[in-house]
Amino acid sequence: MIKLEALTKDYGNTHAVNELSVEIQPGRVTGFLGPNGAGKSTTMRMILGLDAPTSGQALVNGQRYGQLAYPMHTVGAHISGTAGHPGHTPRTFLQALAQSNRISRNRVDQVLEESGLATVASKRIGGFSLGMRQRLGISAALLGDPQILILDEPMNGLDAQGIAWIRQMMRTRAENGGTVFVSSHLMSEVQQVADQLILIGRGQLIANAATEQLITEFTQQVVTVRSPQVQALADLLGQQGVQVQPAGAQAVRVTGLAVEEIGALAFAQHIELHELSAARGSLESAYNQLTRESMEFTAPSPARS
Ligand SMILES: Nc1ncnc2c1ncn2[C@@H]1O[C@H](COP(=O)(O)OP(=O)(O)OP(=O)(O)O)[C@@H](O)[C@H]1O
Repeated sequence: MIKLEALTKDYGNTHAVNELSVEIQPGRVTGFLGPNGAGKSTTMRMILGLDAPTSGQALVNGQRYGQLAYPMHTVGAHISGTAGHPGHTPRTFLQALAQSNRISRNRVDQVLEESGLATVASKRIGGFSLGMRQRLGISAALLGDPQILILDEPMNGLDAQGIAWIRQMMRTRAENGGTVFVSSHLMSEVQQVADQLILIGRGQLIANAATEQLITEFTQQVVTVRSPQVQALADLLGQQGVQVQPAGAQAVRVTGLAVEEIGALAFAQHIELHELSAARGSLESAYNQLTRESMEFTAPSPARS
C-alpha cells in the first residue's frame, strides 16, 4: 500500500503538490489523473524519494522509500520517457540493474520477452523510438517482480499493441494482489483499466473514488428517442422542463428523464416510438469539468493562506 499524508511540495510560489492525503490500495489499478502541471510526476517522485517533500510524507508499506531494504523488489517504477544510457542495449542495461539489485539473469530474459523487446535486446538504446524506450523503462520496473508498480504516463508514445500489453499487465498484477498506481493526463487512457481514480488539479485532491462511482456521479444519462411524431414528442418532453435537443430528422436527445418515464409519457399521449435508448455521457467531459478550474490556472498559483 502507498500512503500519502498531507504531502506537499512547493517550488518557490508554485504549490506543485498541496496537502495531498490518499491511500493507494493493493488489488486494484489506481489511475492518477490531472491536467498538465497538476503535480502527478512530483507526487510520484516524492513517493520514490527522488524529491524531498516540503512537508508531509509518502509511505510505501509503512516506510519511506529510502528505508526499504530491497526497493526494486518492493516498488517498480517508471517515471520518465528515458531509460538507460544510449550506448547500452536493453540486455546490458537490464543486466547491470539486475546485478546491482541481486536479481537473477533469468529474470532479464523474462522481462525482455514480456515487454516485446527480445528481438531488439542487443540493439543500442540510442536509436530507440519513444515507445521502445517506454517498453524498456517498464521492463526495468518489472525486473524485481515488485508488489507495487508506479508508472508515470506509461502509454506515451506506445502503439495500440503496446497499450493493450500494458493494460493487460497492469490488470494481471492488480488481480494477483499487487498495487498499481498509474498516471495520465488523459481520462480515456486509464478509464478502461482503473478500478479507482484519483483526480488532482493544481496539486490538490479533486476526487478519489471508484471508477464506476465517478461515472455514475459525474455523468448524466442521455436518452435518444425516435418517433414519426417527433414534434409532438419534443413538445411533450419540453413541458417536463428537461433538456431536449434535435438528433436528426425524426429523433431527439433527452437529458433529465429516464427511459421508463419517457416511454410512459409517450404511451399516455399515443405517440408512436421507433427507438428509446439510453447512453451515459462521457467521463472525459465530466473530468474536463472537474479539472477546468485547475487548467485555467496553470500559471503560478497565489500563495497559500
Ligand atoms: N524542478 C522543478 N522546479 C520548479 N517547478 C517545478 C519543478 N518540477 C515541477 N515543477 C512545477 O510543479 C508543477 C507540477 O508539475 P508536475 O510535473 O508534477 O505535473 P504533472 O501533473 O506531472 O504534469 P504533466 O502531465 O505535464 O507531466 C508544475 O507547475 C511544474 O511547473
